[in-house]
Parts: sequence; C-alpha cells; structure tokens
Amino acid sequence: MNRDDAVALDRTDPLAPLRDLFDLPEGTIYLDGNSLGALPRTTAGRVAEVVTQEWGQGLIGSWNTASWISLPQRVGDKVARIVGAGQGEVVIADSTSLNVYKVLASALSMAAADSPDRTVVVSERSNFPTDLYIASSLCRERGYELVLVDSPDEIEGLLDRTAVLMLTEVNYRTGYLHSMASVTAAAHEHGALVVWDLCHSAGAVPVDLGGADADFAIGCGYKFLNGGPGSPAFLWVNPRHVARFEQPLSGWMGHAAPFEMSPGYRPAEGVSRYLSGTPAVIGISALECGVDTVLAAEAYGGLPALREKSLALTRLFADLVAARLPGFTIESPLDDAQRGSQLSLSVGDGAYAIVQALIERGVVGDFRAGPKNSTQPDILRFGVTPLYTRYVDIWDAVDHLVAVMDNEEWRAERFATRGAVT
Ligand SMILES: Cc1ncc(COP(=O)(O)O)c(C=O)c1O
Ligand SMILES: Nc1c(O)cccc1C(=O)C[C@H](N)C(=O)O
Repeated sequence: MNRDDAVALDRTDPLAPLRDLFDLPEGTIYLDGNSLGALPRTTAGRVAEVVTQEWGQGLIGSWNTASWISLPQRVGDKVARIVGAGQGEVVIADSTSLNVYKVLASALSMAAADSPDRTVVVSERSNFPTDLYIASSLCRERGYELVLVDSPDEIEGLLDRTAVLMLTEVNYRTGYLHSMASVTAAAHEHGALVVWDLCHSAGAVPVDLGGADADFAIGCGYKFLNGGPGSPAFLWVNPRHVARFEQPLSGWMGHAAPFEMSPGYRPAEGVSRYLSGTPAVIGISALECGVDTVLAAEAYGGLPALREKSLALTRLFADLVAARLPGFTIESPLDDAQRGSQLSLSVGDGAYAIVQALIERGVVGDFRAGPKNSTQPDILRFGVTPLYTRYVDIWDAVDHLVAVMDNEEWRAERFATRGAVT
C-alpha cells in the first residue's frame, strides 16, 4: 500500500464523517485515544452551559431543574448501550480505581457466602497496576491469596479454587483481547465469579456483558468514551446479583432515600447502590458529550462498524511495520480476534526516545516501560480510535517512524530525560 491508497481508503470510508465530531489540533496525528480520548466539539459548550447557566443561574435548584441528581443513571443508560448492558444496569461514579475496589469487594462478599472454601483471587501479572494494587489490598483485608498468571492459558487450571477472576478485557500494554464470553463461561462452570475491567474496551470493541452473563464490570470514561481528563468511571452489575450484592463504600447517594437523612443505611435498589457521594456533575456532563460521539456511530453501523475499521487500521499498521521497520517487533496479537484497538511495538533500544521524537514530529503515541524484574520489553504504544483515526494517519505515522530511525533523530540528548507522566 502507498500513501495514495491510504487516502483512497479514507475517501470511501463510511465512518469518515464522524471525525468532524472532534476538535483535533491541526497537524497532529493522535494515536493516544486509549489513554486520553480527543475533545468532542460539543464538550466546551456543554461544560460552559453547566457552569454558567445550571450552576451560575440555577444554583442549588439545578439538582432538580437540571436533573443533576439523576445524571449517574442517565449517562449510565447511554454507556449501557455501548457495553451490551440493559437500561438501568449501569451507573457513573468515582474513578476506575475506586470502582475496582467496590466491585471486587462485592464479588468477594458473594463468594464468601456461597463458596467459603475458595480462597484465591486470580488476575494477570500484566494487568494494569492499579487493578493489581487494589486487588492486593482487598485480598490482604479479606484473607484471600492473589494469584497472578503470566499467560491466559494458566487461568483454567486455577478456577476450581478461585473465588473471583478479575481480568481486563483488553490488555493495556499489548492490546490482547480476551474472549469475554468463553472466559466467563469457563469461570462459571468451575464456580468462580468474574469481574471485567473494560477501560480499553468500552467504545473500542463491541462488548456484550449481558450476552456473556458476566458478573461485575467497570471502566474508564476518559479513553475511548472521550469523557476528558479525570472523567468519572462506570460500574455494571449483572441483574442476577442486584437483589443481593453489597458495596463497601455505602455512602448516602447509594441509600434508598438519601434525603430521608436517616442514620441507618438502607441500600438503593439495583446498581445505584454503587453510588457513594455526590455525583461529579461537571465531569459527568463532559462524559455525556464523549459517550454521544460513540453513540453517533449507531447511524453508521455502530460498534461492529467501528470494530471493522479499527481492525483494518491496526492491520494496516502491522503490515507497514513488517514491511518497513525490520528492527521492530509487533507485541500485539496479529490474530484479529485477539487484538483490541491498539498496536504495540518493541525495539532493541531507545523506545522512550523514539516515542518522544515522534511526538516532536506531531505523531502522538505513548511509551510504557517494561515492568522492573520482568522479561517484558519497553513498549511503543499506538491507539487507534476509529471515530477519528484515518488510514492516512497510520501511513504517515509509520513514515515518520521510518524517518526517526533512518535519521537517528531519537538519539538527540533532549529525548533522554523522562517526564513525570510518560
Ligand atoms: C485497565 C485500566 N484500569 C484502570 C485504569 C486507571 O484507573 P483510574 O482512572 O482510576 O486512574 C487504567 C488507566 O489509567 C487502565 O488502563
Ligand atoms: N489515567 C492516566 C493519567 O491520569 C495520566 C496519564 C495516563 C493515564 C492513563 O490512563 C494510562 C492508561 N490507563 C494506560 O493504559 O496506560
């Protein structure tokens, strides 16, 4: 494929109009929507309206008149359409890290009641660190052993003694995509509950929580849902469990009648029980604009169409790397069925500096260090967001990478020092 072929693919891409929903900086090829999604055109105006009108003029009355109080459920219903959940099954609250704590605690309480002999929580060593840190502290608190596997093939053999299997559907480093349906079915067959982290899946790959009959799920608002930095996260619980699940941060917003102001906690019906404190009104309002960009794709074939384009983009990326960058190894699965919406590369030396040199050229990907004392390499990570990534962006990104390597640009002194956030 040459550059003209890539331009031609964009010209006939049925999803191309969706790019106009975003305010993207001129001259930037943005391949980091798996860390922070781009800015939707509606967000600034909507946030200004919430601040100046709803807050400025409506003041406290806006809890009722602007329906602030039901934002977690209203925007949760929109996210539900993206993750294969039913209406009333998702709420927006807190950060992903806090929500990992809440759902894992719920699952552990259910497992303790149903199968007290099970003492193990299973996850992957390559899972995003916050999930492992939270799981580790909860396991300590509750007397469970956290077992981390190095390969998905090791999971099945542990399931007979597993209370809860906690996985991230799409791995943040490699983009490896689990089969949610078959992993969940295997866990249930062996009597284990499953918690899914959908941070790198929601808005990026079709997710079918209901179809998979998963138990609990959480995910970020600021990646493929384009909710903005620090956007609140979401939680889902299978309707099979809503009558009995407990959550450990039982705040007043998760009470059945918060304004009853009663000293005793009476949990709200359903997933609203996962609310703890006051909803982040400005953040959830911005998130709604981001979620609407994903829902706008429904007019163009929805998530299956986004998925098809995402796979075509990462496949093109992989083919160009294989053809033009022999020093690089593709760390993402080449099998479409196992690849999320990113392509990860490794190279012998200089991954961080190469990413910086690309950023200086206007190609924004990111660097993820190989964990200390592991054999996992440093990674150059490129997320594709089919709502706004074009085929020509992939072609140009690879062309820039070739130039960075051929000119040895990455060896410049200014790329040697790492920033606080990589
Ligand atoms: C899989 C996964 N879980 C959790 C998080 C982080 O959650 P939080 O939004 O709480 O920082 C991230 C990214 O930051 C992630 O990639
Ligand atoms: N949440 C982030 C942040 O506050 C600063 C920088 C990056 C992030 C990220 O989201 C990292 C991301 N979860 C990852 O997959 O690497």
